[in-house]
Amino acid sequence: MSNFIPIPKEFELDSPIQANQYLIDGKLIEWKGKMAEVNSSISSTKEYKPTYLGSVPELEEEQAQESLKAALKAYDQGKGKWPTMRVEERIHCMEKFVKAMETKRDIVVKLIMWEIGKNLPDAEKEFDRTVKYVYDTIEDYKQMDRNAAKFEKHDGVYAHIRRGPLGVVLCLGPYNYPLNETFALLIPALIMGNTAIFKPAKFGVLLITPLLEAFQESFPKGVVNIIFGRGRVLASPIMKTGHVDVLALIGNSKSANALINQHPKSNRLRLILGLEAKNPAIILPHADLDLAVKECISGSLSFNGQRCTALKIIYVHEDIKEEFLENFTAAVDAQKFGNPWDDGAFLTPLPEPDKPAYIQALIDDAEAKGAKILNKKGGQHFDNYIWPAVMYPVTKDMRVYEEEQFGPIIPVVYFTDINEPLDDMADSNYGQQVSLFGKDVEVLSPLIDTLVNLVCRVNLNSSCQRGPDVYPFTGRKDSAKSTLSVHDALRSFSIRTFVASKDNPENVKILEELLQHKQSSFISTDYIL
Ligand SMILES: O=C[C@H](O)COP(=O)(O)O
Repeated sequence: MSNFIPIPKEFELDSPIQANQYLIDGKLIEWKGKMAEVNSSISSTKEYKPTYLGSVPELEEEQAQESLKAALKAYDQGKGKWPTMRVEERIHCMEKFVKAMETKRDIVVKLIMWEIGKNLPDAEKEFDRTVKYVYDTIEDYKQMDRNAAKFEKHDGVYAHIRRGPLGVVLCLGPYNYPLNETFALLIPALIMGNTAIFKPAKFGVLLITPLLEAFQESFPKGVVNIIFGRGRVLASPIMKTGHVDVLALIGNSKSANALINQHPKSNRLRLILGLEAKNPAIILPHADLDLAVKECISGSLSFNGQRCTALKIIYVHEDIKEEFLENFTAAVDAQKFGNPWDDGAFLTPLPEPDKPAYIQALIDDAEAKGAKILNKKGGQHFDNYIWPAVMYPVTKDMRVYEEEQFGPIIPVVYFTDINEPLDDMADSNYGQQVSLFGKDVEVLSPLIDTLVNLVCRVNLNSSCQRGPDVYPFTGRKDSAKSTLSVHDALRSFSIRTFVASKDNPENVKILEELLQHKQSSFISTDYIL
């Protein structure tokens, strides 16, 4: 069974991209060693065959150590040019970078589609959202500067608060948002005066290569270093040196923990982590079911469920389960499968070659333990597509109840007492978000009071999502460490330090003069800066 449609001309790639450069210490270096092939799970021919997109360097430990050396030199224990650079000069670098980045929209969007199978509207959204993220970061940073003007004293002591960098950041992003989530780490890290080593994810790696020059031309040497290759070969030796100050990673906790444990002084590490989640939807008897179906479709199946914020389990009240399931399964089967550029394609090929087999294993396990696939097309395979399967009734002994599936399988559980989903959430290792569907405020109000203590965002009659990026993005338990949003990330990647001075006329005069000076970090007496 195949739905092959020839690739439209405008989405064809001219020829495989041989991206043999990497960026260390301000130099774009030609790699003469082994290259890693980048393949797309999308076939260019009727007979299914992954498409060869190009190659990137498969660097070795030596290059990893050089990248660290460059980042350490540029930071120079806080004495370097970048961490001591004046605020407006750093803004200038970031503006230069984002302007250069904008010129690469076409190729980056095309590569997002080819490399990870994200559909055209979402690939464009990822690029545009990232550009906006950079501009908003610059704006927030300027706002910090504007806020830093007046001063007050507490109990006879003046304090000039500063917000400064933490050191060297190792930045590792995920495949599902290879541009946006990586930049949501890298950009705030850089603007706050840190230096960074960035290694792109295994899928969504080629799309970083058109941006290398923009990084090289916009930032002083060594401030940002971009290396390609396997995590075990590159990230591990960097961590083992003990010279990384911040691990910024969006991905899974297994990789995060392995890296943290390799750091000889891991208690000194600042962790900025976005990890797994198993966000539930809870559908109450008085919910608007049409709305619940619509939001559960986008919540569980946008980008085929490969989002940390995806709805990964649905709890539906017994009284409405039949009506909900009938409408929901019909809506799942009505979605359109296709290649990312096909008009209206909502479900697209999965980038990980082994993902369909994993989803099938979850289906087999649930079926063996008594659940059924409710939708007619559920679980159908063709090439690297697998039609989303709605599994019901799912119980605690099934793998799909517990595991973060990160793909197109939707477990549904029914409940009679609201404490059933609440207890499950309390027992879960995760605590990112929940979608709550209902209309009766008398019921919703106490429930929300509990839910906000179990997760970090309650989405009322709406699917779960990270954005808009002005809102805090975080989680409890194993779901996250630290908070990201434009505003929060600037704080997560920095530390408040301050100059204190006892109240006497001479000190006040010096402090006032200091406020007039242009500084490398903000000076403010606003102690919550
Ligand atoms: O994979 C996790 C992402 O942060 C989800 O972001 P999103 O809700 O904007 O799709």
